Amino acid sequence: MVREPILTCRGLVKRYGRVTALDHADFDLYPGEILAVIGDNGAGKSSMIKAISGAILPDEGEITLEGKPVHFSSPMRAREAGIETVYQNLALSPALSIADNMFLGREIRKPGVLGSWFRMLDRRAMEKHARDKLSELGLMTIQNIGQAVETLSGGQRQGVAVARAAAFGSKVVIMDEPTAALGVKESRRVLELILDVKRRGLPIVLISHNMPHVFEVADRIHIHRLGRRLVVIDPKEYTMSDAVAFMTGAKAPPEPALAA
Ligand SMILES: Nc1ncnc2c1ncn2[C@@H]1O[C@H](COP(=O)(O)OP(=O)(O)OP(=O)(O)O)[C@@H](O)[C@H]1O
Repeated sequence: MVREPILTCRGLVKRYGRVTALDHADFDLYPGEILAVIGDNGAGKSSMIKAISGAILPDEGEITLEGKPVHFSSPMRAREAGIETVYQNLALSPALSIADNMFLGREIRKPGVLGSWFRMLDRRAMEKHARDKLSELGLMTIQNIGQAVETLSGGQRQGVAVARAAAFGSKVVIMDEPTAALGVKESRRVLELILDVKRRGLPIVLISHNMPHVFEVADRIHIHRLGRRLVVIDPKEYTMSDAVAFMTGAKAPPEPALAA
C-alpha cells in the first residue's frame, strides 16, 4: 500500500519586500511520524511553519491536509482543521491557571442558557478535562490545576503547552523549538512528552536547532536551505555532522531519490 502524506506543501513562496523567505518550498508529513525540520538561521523554517499554521498567507503554492487543498486565513482556522502549534515564545497567559490556559480561546460554556446567553464558563468541566489530559501525558506532577502558570517551572509550562496541543490537535502537532529555553532535565521531560504524543498516534513536526534532540526522536529529518527543502534524510543513515554539512552547504546532499 502506498503511504499518503497527511500534510503537504508544494511550491510555497513567501516574500517580505526584497527578502524571499520561502522559495518554492515543498514539505511532506506522514501519519504517525516525528518529522524534524532543521536549517540554518534565516533558512525559512519558521515562515513555512507559519504558512502551515495559518499565521501567514503564502504568496504562491499549495498546502493540502489529508489530500484536500486548505487556505488558512488565521491560526484559528488551522486549529479548527486540527493543526495545533506550540510556538517558541509560548502563547500561555502567565496569570491564568493551568486549566484556563488549556482552554484559552475555546472555553467550555455551561449547558443551557447559562452558557449560551450568559456565556458562563463550565469551570468544573474544564478542570476535569485539563486534569485528565495532563495525567494521560504523565504530567500530574503538577499538583493543582488551578495554579497560575507563572508559578510553574519552564519545563512544566512547556508541558502544559504540549498537553494543550495534544489535547486539541486532532491531526497534526507542530512544535517550534520546544526545548530551546529549557534545562537538561526539563528538556528530557519534554522530549518524552513528544514521544508520548507520537505513541498516541499524532504526527509531529519538530523544528529544532538541537541536533542531539533531533537525532534522538525524529523518524525523518527535513533539511531546509535557502527558502526550500533541500533533502529529507533518515537519521539512522546519516550522522549529525552530515546533517549540519548539508544544512550549511558544506557538503552536497544525497540524491533526491532519498528525499521522499
Ligand atoms: N516579518 C518579516 N519581515 C521581513 N522579513 C522577514 C519576516 N519574517 C521573516 N523574514 C525573513 O525571511 C527569512 C526567513 O526567515 P525565517 O524566520 O522563516 O527563518 P528560520 O529558518 O526560521 O530562521 P531561524 O532559525 O533564525 O528562526 C529571513 O531572511 C528573515 O529575515
